[in-house]
Amino acid sequence: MLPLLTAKQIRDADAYTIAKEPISSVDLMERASKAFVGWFVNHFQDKQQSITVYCGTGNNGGDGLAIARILGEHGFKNLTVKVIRFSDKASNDFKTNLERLQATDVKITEINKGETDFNQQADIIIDALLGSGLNKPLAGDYKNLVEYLNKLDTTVVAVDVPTGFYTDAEIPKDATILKTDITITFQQPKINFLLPESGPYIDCCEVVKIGLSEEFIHAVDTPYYLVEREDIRKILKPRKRFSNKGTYGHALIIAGKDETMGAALLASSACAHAGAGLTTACIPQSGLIALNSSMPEVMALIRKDEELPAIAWDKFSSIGIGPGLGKSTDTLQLLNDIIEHYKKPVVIDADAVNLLADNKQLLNELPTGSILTPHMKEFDRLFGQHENWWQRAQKAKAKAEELAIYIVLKNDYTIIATPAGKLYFNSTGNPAMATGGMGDILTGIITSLLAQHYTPEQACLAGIYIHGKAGDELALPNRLNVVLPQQVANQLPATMAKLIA
Ligand SMILES: NC(=O)C1=CN([C@@H]2O[C@H](COP(=O)(O)OP(=O)(O)OC[C@H]3O[C@@H](n4cnc5c(N)ncnc54)[C@H](O)[C@@H]3O)[C@@H](O)[C@H]2O)[C@H](O)CC1
Ligand SMILES: [K+]
Repeated sequence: MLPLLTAKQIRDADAYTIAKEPISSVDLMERASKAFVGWFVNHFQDKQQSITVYCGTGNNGGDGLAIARILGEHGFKNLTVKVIRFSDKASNDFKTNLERLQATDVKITEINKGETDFNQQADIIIDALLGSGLNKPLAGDYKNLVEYLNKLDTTVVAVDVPTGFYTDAEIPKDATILKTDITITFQQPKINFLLPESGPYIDCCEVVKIGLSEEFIHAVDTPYYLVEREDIRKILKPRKRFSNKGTYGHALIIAGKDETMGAALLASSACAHAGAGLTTACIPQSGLIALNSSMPEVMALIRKDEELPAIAWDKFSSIGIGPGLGKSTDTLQLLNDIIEHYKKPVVIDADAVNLLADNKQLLNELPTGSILTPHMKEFDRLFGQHENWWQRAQKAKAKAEELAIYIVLKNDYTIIATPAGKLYFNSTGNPAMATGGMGDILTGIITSLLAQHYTPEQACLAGIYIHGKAGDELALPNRLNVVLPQQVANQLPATMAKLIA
């Protein structure tokens, strides 16, 4: 797990690295700037392109000055640095780097307080105006300049953080923030980069390591973590010799109605493909032929009209309920029955989440460790309207702790909120997976992993990672625009095998 740090914690990591390595702060700035340039020159190979580097007078600006000097050393000759003198203060490392740059032939100009004639001409803008030191919304001169730059059609590459962007707090609705094509950020992604609010300001984000102390980073007290491949590799267990279907549990998927049987088929298929020893689908009579013909591996338990089937609860090592289920009174009865009879964690998705939203008292009665998998709208129906994802993440954290459940808030970087107050961000998945039915696959996978005796936390972490990874393996190498849910289900055994290997 990569602990994700706030701007203040990154400053502390900086100070710790400087003291412990030891390295001077200007040398750390040099290392960061070289890391930036290392990525930049690989991506922008035409050295004739004109580049303007906008430098504030803090350490982000100091980076900008060092970057300009190093780009010059790499043979970029068409370089201009604009020093933005909107503040009277300047950091020591900024001053040192200004002296170093003045000793080169890179052209340096200044923009002073109150100036409005910015006259931007270059092919590429490097934004080193403000970085993680932002402590209030942009106003006055800064706001004017950023609004001006936002109107241009020029490629913008930000150093560390786009100017005006909040790394780890609620972003004010009307904030002025620089829109960047690429943000090359130092050491690790900033927390808000993983939330949809970053979408309009960061088209693409690249992380370059600058050698901050790993020891410090891993000892930091933070609720935010990025899930990495290695974490999942450690969770997944290979299938053993002499094992049989009983070893891998029996999952029950309660899903589908006449018009939405597909959801039940997809969830059941994913459950079987993710390795449950046995999968039973609790479906309406109308879906039986479809189930038998498309998924002969899956057994059926029929829900007849309003009549509920007698379920031998003990037989099942896990239950997933919700995909395509509808919200009729008999499905509410089913949910009530589960809560009454089944004491192990349950996976609750889609319409079953909506049933909980309509019957909130049931939230307090869910088996400990149960897993809710809402998308944004379902989440807001459950826990109230939220203005932004920062608020949603904080609410998920509070509710997961209060209710002793896992909340899987689905998104680009799906967030897993745990009863222990952690917020894990998943790092796999891609926009080709944004199609109906993809959530049903996820429910099937998590239910399957629970059936195989993974803990709810392991089932969430691994299930979400595998789901996204399978989609990545299908979409990314082939540059596919769309990946369909059934393809993801079919890919699961290969994805899991690669992770276990
Ligand atoms: N540890 C690292 O990751 C390293 C980071 N480096 C770079 O340093 C910046 C952060 O530098 P800092 O001097 O702390 O802040 P900024 O340059 O972002 O801002 C300067 C200064 O501006 C003032 N300010 C804040 N908000 C506003 C505002 N809205 N309007 C006007 N003025 C504002 C405030 O006083 C700030 O202190 C980081 O992003 C990296 O680029 C190192 O170079 C390498 C190690
Ligand atoms: K910046």
